[in-house]
Amino acid sequence: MREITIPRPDDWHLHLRDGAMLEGILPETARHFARAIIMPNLMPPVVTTADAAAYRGRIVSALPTGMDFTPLMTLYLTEGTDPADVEAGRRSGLITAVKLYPAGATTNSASGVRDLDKVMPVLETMARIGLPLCIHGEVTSPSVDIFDREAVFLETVLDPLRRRLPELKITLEHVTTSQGVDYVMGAASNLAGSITTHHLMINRNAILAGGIRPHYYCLPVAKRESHRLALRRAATSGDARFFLGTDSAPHVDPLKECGCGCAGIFTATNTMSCLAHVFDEEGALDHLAAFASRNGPAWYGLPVNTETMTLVRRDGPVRYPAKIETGDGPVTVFDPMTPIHWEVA
Ligand SMILES: NC(=O)N[C@@H](CC(=O)O)C(=O)O
Ligand SMILES: [Zn+2]
Ligand SMILES: [Zn+2]
Repeated sequence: MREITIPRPDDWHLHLRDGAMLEGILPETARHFARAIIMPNLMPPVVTTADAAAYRGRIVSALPTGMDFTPLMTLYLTEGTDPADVEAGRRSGLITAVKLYPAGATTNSASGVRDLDKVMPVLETMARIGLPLCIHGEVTSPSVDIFDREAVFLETVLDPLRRRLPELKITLEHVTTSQGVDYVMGAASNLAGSITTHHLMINRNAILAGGIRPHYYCLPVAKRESHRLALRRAATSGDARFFLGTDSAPHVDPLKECGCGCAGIFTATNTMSCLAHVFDEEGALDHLAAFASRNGPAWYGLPVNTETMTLVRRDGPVRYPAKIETGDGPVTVFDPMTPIHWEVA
């Protein structure tokens, strides 16, 4: 196939940051995506409905005229989160989900949750009103190997939580392991998984073989090849429980290219081209719409976008900027390490 048209896609896990970075990178997402779930891990985090309303205002102001994009706001769950504020935020239509970061698991997660008991009243409220919980699913214990942190989280945190509160709708974010795929597939209800673009394209060799490459470092860290293949099968299967969350997470180059570099891969610019490439390779272009445009809205109870996007397979490789220049500095765009022929028309 040389051309495919899908409903305009959405991104169900996106980092837009703030200030000059927000201004610099927002067009990269808004150009292609109608909506995105905006992650709340700013410094300081987006904790209250008032914080989310203010942040939404800054995103909308940063949107260039003529671009059509709807930010879907989330709250950063802390041990001090007020259930009444969460409920009010949901009822007002402002809040689409609440985000759980185990304290210390990833970028700007220090205000996250240490003791799930402390947030049970919030989670019970969310279950009652049908508000989804998005989870960064990794344990943080230094004794657990970084490549095992997702699998251990499933057993020691997620499964007990789901048994305790089966009515709570949970999105397991950026699934990176075959265990994560199997766990989502094995759940009868109230569980879905988002998958990033980069975890469908790279395994851990990209980070470590033949030299250390910080622009492939993110959390959860890419795993071995068998896991990438499991993620590909899940994403391209059409299974309604899996959908796109790019986790596009910009950091300026000096913060990536240093002795202790930040986690995060910036894929907003070329995500749709890369996905068409992956689905084409898997002979599953007919399931691209399910993954990028239909399954996410169905899970979050929103309509599928009525506009469309057409992707075309060019004869020669498509070119992208290697970096996006922002007021904060340059951000390196994900390099898929293979020629990509698919382009958004
Ligand atoms: N994915 C990442 O590696 N980084 C994200 C945080 C996150 O989603 O865990 C970031 O905010 O930079
Ligand atoms: Zn995360
Ligand atoms: Zn993220």
